[in-house]
Amino acid sequence: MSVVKESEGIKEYIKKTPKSKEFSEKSSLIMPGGVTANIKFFEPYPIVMEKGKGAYLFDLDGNEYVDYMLSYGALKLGHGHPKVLQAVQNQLQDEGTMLFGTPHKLEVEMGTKVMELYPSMERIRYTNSGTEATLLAIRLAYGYTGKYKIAKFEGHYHGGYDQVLQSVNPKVNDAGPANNPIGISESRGVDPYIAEQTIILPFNNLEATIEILTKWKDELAGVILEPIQGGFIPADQDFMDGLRKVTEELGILLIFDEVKTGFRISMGGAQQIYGIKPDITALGKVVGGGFPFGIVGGKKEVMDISAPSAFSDVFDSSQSKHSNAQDVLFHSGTYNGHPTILAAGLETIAVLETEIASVFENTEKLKKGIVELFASKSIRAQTIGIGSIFNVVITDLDEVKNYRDLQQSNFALRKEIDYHLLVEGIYMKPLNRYSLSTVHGETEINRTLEAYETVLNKLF
Ligand SMILES: N[C@H](C=O)CCC(=O)O
Repeated sequence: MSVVKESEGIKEYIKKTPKSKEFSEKSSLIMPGGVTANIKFFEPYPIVMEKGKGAYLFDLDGNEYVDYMLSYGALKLGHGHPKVLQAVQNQLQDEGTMLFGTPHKLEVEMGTKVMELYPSMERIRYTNSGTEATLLAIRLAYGYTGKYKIAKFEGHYHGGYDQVLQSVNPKVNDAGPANNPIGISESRGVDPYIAEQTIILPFNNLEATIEILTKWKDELAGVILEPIQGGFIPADQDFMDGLRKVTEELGILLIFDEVKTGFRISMGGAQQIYGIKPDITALGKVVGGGFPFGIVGGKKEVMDISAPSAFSDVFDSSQSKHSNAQDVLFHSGTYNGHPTILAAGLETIAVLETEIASVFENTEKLKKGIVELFASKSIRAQTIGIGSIFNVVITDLDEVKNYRDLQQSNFALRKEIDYHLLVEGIYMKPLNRYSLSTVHGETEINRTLEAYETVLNKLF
């Protein structure tokens, strides 16, 4: 397999995006690195977008791109879907406010819908992001079990806080044996004490996972995982069944982080596909209809420990004689259950209920086309994923099952292809996963495959 030595792709990218370059120089004087979320950065500077419409993004230089990032998968109806725009407008006009600061009807409407699609969620709470959702899920596990360690899998991402910002993308040489990985913090400023409370597990390795969970069972409150790693590497069914069984046996809560997979790989997420009921689920991205949103749901007895009606809480100055703040699990937020966001989310779900199948069909066409184009150049590549997310993995392995397998793939070639694709008008942050929307149709798929063909012909 040939590896491209010098990046022609980056050179062409720079030629095509002079205004983004100029903008990034200025924005670096305002925001560290020129970005307000590290994930938005890539070398030598990210493309600065100015408009979005349907499946397309338009940058400062007037270049048009078919967008496969879709804001890290959040926009499952594409950019500016008219029905979502209308729902947002209607909510603001009809209800006359952006925020009630009280319970309101859309909270229950959304909850009813989500609980119907995710039967494991017997009670739910709203948050303002997927990160906040996993944070609450972990606190619930601590509060319910009275244990204060959490286990996560190597290579899985659950948000940017200390407990889970561990071994997301570690250097394999530093990360210990594959069947007993050690925790590596992924940021400066992570409190080493908190990092030590996180136990790292090997994905899709049931035997080793059971051994580690058994060792820590008395201290572990929960196991959190992306049932589909990074949104694209699926757990084996046996692994998932075994994990559910052992967590039940050991009194450890099973937490599904379905922020990426919820409403993307099926309406009912990975849990629907695997037929597994986790104890707690975190949702985000798609269900916010493009706005910041998260949902945590789970077993009634677990969720109900946050009910202020049962106990007292930090905001209750009367502090009942019979209980104190520690008896209730604190969860609050001024913007939780934001009506405009709920309106956008509900409309998104309604559209997906009729259109999700076509997104899956189109995703399959694109995946197949990409693999065929690689094969025509005798390059071994796979398009790994379920539903409307996948990743292009250039590898000699027959199967990619976890983080360590993924690290053996040819990232250098994939990256070079991605820069050339950007030049050809396909928007994909280099090395990231593909997400499709209801508005990615035949035109966009054909255009993408033509771009791939052009790039592969150029490189090989
Ligand atoms: N919220 C994350 C970054 O800030 C998104 C991670 C991902 O979707 O890959």
